[in-house]
Amino acid sequence: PAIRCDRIWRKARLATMAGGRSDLGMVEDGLVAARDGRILYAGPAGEAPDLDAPQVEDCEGRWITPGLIDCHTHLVFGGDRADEFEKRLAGVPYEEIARAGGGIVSTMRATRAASEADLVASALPRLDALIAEGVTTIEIKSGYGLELDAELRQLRAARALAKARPITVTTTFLGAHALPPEAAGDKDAYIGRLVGEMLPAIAREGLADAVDAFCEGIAFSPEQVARVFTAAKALGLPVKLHADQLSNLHGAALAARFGALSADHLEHTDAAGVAAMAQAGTAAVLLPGAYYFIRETKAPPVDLFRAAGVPMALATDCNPGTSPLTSLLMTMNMGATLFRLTVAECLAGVTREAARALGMLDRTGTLEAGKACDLAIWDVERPAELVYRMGLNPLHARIWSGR
Ligand SMILES: O=C(O)CC[C@@H]1NC(=O)NC1=O
Ligand SMILES: [Fe+3]
Repeated sequence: PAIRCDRIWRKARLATMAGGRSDLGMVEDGLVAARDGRILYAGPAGEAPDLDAPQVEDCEGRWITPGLIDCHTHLVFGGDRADEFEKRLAGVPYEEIARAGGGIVSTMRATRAASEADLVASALPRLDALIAEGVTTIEIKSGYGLELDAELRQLRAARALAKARPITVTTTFLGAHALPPEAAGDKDAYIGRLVGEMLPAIAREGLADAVDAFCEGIAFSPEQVARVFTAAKALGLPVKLHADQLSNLHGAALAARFGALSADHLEHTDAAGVAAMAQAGTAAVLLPGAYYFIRETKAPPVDLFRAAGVPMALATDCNPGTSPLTSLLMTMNMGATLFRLTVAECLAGVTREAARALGMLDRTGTLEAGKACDLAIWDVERPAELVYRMGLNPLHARIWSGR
């Protein structure tokens, strides 16, 4: 007897992303079947079980990839930093602006002044731009509140976005993003309040799925990050780290030491940091939008990550200061053009490896039975077109949880 399912997509070419690191797991005459929001079958039509569905879509030869995953964003924030952008065009360096109380702190002021509803409303156009390109899972960080109430509001707004749109949202507490003015330069005291008051309150409300920190001269030291990570692990929360972005503070090795899901940015990571990540199974999240926008010149050591077998993900790092980017397709083009990633690495970077960087590979990131039926269906002749073009969005249809 035929197996009942809810929906079938046939006459499709699949990039399952379930093959090895360097191939797309391609299936020429493929079929995907969904039941109760999950993939029941994905593979060659000729090997599919006998299926019966009320809805059968003829994909007319279009490509189907896993729904795209943006695994590193600061999507929820108040205001914007266009004025700073102009200053930087006049030659003022990013770090100088940050030290002069601009940068993250100026977004902090706008975020503290915003209600949860304001934060949701201002994030929606950014979220809709990503959804329009087939994003089905997104990570959203806090880190512009820098005090408990505003950090709670940011994380509640992120959770609210998952109710406002058909998308999976995973949240990350990034209280260790910058020092708020009221801390009067005392970073250790701020970290003390963060681990003693903010993190426990946020964990109690279940508002954070992970904890992140910014390990950098203009932010927090490895010792201060270690205090945050120790508290996160004690609360059973996974960690990730903004590491080695502007200098080498050995953030990658610090992240690996705490078994972090990922270390992110990594422009200045050295061979020891790469080896530590490989040993710990910590994924690299590469953020070419920030590299491009702040005109960084030192690219992350992609050849070392590749040789060491460190998984590489790509993400927009959507944030108002260093990466006002809301296109994961453009991010893939920059991953190839600026960091010399291959097409297969770019596509894996926004699907399988992005899911891995979020600890969600068991649920999404590839077209495999049992995973969420999150699909992106594309009007392209070959998958390379998704990395090659800049600005043209060939999405034909987006399916989230089988719908
Ligand atoms: O400038 C901002 O608003 C965030 C910058 C962003 N945060 C971080 O830790 N590194 C970055 O590039
Ligand atoms: Fe970031």
